[in-house]
Amino acid sequence: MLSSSSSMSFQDTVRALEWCEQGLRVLDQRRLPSAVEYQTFGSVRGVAEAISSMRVRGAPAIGIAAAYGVVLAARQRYRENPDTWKETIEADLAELAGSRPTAVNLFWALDRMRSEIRAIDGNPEPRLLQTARIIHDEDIAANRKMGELGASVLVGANGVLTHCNTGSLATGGYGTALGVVRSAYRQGVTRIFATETRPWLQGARLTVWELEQDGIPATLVADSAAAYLMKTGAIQWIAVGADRIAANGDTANKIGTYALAVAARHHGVKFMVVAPTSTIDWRTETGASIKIEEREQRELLNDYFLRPDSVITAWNPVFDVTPAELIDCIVTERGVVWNPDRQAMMALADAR
Ligand SMILES: CSC[C@@H](O)[C@@H](O)C(=O)COP(=O)(O)O
Repeated sequence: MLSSSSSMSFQDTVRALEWCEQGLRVLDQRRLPSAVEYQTFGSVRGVAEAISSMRVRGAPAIGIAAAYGVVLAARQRYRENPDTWKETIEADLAELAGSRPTAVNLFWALDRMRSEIRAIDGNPEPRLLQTARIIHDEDIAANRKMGELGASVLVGANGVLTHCNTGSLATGGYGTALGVVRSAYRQGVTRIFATETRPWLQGARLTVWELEQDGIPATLVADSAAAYLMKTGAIQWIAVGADRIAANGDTANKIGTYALAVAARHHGVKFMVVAPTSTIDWRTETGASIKIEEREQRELLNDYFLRPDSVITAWNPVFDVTPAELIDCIVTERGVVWNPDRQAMMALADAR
């Protein structure tokens, strides 16, 4: 366990990413909850690998890690040749961009770092590090704001279900949907349910671990128990995060989100998406054009079926798209969009 865990409070949730002189310290999420182990990555290749192997995961955290990865790339490229670093670093940006396809925060962060690169004269490290730190800090501030806004929407509810892990581990700190759950708990939403989130078990390993660190009681359910949970009347809201929100409000998030939204509509349970505006992809008109990542069959298949002569395969899409019409509201740091569609979403673009 984290040595600081007993003193952690709402104000001081676990940090999945920390910058240090040697590079980026990453809490290895593959090992949680049985081991709390940080690794330091001193190269852009290491950071890209940390993202693709899911040591670091969650859309905002992926974007933040990539921004720090750009700092490491610039350190190396500038050292190699101060005259050509702006050209050679493009290969590193491409490597980071190739680490995971669905979370748009990755591409958003790389674009932001690239525009900074264009304006730099001399040693790039101080200025790029400052920008990466700003991206990190802005994400935490956005989470706090969304926590407040989302919790005010949940006033009067007593039960909420969340999916995947959208907490401090998945962000700069505090969390998106889990940030709302954290804030809502303080104002009386005391029945908190988390799905296991198969096959990677972000809920069963990470979300309930984070809640335990905060001393927030929660109940874990199998993904397949969610519709029945809704039927019992135990929850009034579902709160989830997002990996990419299209301009019309269609939302890509962890596989299973779509099924939850369909079941929620059937049972009269309200459905909330919580995400910073860095997760909105204004260039993507609808969810139909969002690239959905598929991961290894081995995440699903029992070892027995991994034999070369087996006729059994597995299909493992790790995200799905929930159509905007199944979403009651999208909570961002710029405000809450009710009944999202293209026009309603534009209010966020205008609020820039
Ligand atoms: C604040 S995190 C929002 C999403 O990134 C989260 O719900 C999710 O789907 C994470 O997927 P993962 O595959 O674990 O990176």
